[in-house]
Amino acid sequence: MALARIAVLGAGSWGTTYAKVMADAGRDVVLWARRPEVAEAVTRQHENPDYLPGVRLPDNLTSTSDPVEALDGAEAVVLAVPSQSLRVNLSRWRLPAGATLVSLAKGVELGTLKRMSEVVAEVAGVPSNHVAVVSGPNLAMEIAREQPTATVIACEDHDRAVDLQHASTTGYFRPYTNTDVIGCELGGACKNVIALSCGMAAGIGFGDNTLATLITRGLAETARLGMALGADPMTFAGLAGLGDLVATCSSPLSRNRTFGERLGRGQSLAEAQQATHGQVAEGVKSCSSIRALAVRHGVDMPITEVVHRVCHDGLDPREAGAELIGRKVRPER
Ligand SMILES: NC(=O)c1ccc[n+]([C@@H]2O[C@H](COP(=O)([O-])OP(=O)(O)OC[C@H]3O[C@@H](n4cnc5c(N)ncnc54)[C@H](O)[C@@H]3O)[C@@H](O)[C@H]2O)c1
Ligand SMILES: O=P(O)(O)OC[C@H](O)CO
Repeated sequence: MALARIAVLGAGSWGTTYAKVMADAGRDVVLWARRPEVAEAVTRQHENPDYLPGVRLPDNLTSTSDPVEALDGAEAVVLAVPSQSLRVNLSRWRLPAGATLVSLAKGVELGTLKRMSEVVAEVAGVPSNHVAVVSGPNLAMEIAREQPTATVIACEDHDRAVDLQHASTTGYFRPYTNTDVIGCELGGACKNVIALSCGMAAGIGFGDNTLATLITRGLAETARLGMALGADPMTFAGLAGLGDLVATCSSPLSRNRTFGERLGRGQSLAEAQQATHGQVAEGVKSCSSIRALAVRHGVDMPITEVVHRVCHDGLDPREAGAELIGRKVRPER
């Protein structure tokens, strides 16, 4: 089915950017913003000054603060609010029957330990093959500036993924399809935690060997968890695994990496939170849910473990580093 009318719910950096991508792909897109002044700026000035200052948004992208208006007639609904707020938001929205529901969020729910697509299917009361996820090396500002980028659209229903792929393909954005929803989602959630650790290392003053060590061993523990949950191990060598991990762990544009850097330089959690001006660093909460998921499945995730303890148990980042390097030596695999 050619998707003509799309609703994007959540007008932060990624929601606004993905709405622009789909509008540039020729679709009519309505973006729901919590605040009326943001909706007004997107529709009238074709800009979201809070999240994407200086980026001209296309004319076929309009915005409203009324979710009913945004959802009216939508054939696909893109969910772009932070992970831990997705359930409560979903319970307020009346989603159109039969629409493909697309999660952009990269996290694991605290308490239930569910992936975002599981939360969507549960709250919306739809089968899992109606839910797709988008995950890959997708730093919003680079895509908003139309820098060449690839991503993965994962859905158990290949045809739905292909429809979304066509509705999201532009001269600067190239989506691939995948049916491994579990692997793509875990790649996206876990890389935020590993990016926090890379930021901490950079904040302490460590260099590229440390960064590469954390990225590579971070990928190893992500793949271990993924395989325990039924993911295809090859997904972790792709865009939603290695691709996203490298981009997020290396880029100063990453909120997670930047947050970790602040902790590494000695800021407290509260100071780092205050400095991020309300923007979401998903790994700060997901490090706890991912750690709990690993414990539930008997998977060893040492980097995630120390990131959780730095963020929530007062462990000093230098101590965390010393603990990791001092672990009992063992074979690589
Ligand atoms: N920014 C990126 O580069 C990027 C790229 C890929 C994926 N993601 C993921 O997309 C999701 C959204 O991230 P973002 O970058 O757009 O975040 P953001 O911080 O830029 O914006 C979040 C949006 O959600 C709204 N919001 C915040 N709390 C809310 C709540 N309780 N209820 C309703 N709305 C709320 C905010 O007003 C804002 O419009 C996250 O899971 C993130 O990991 C982000
Ligand atoms: O800014 P971050 O750390 O949330 O990362 C953004 C994207 O997920 C990168 O793919």
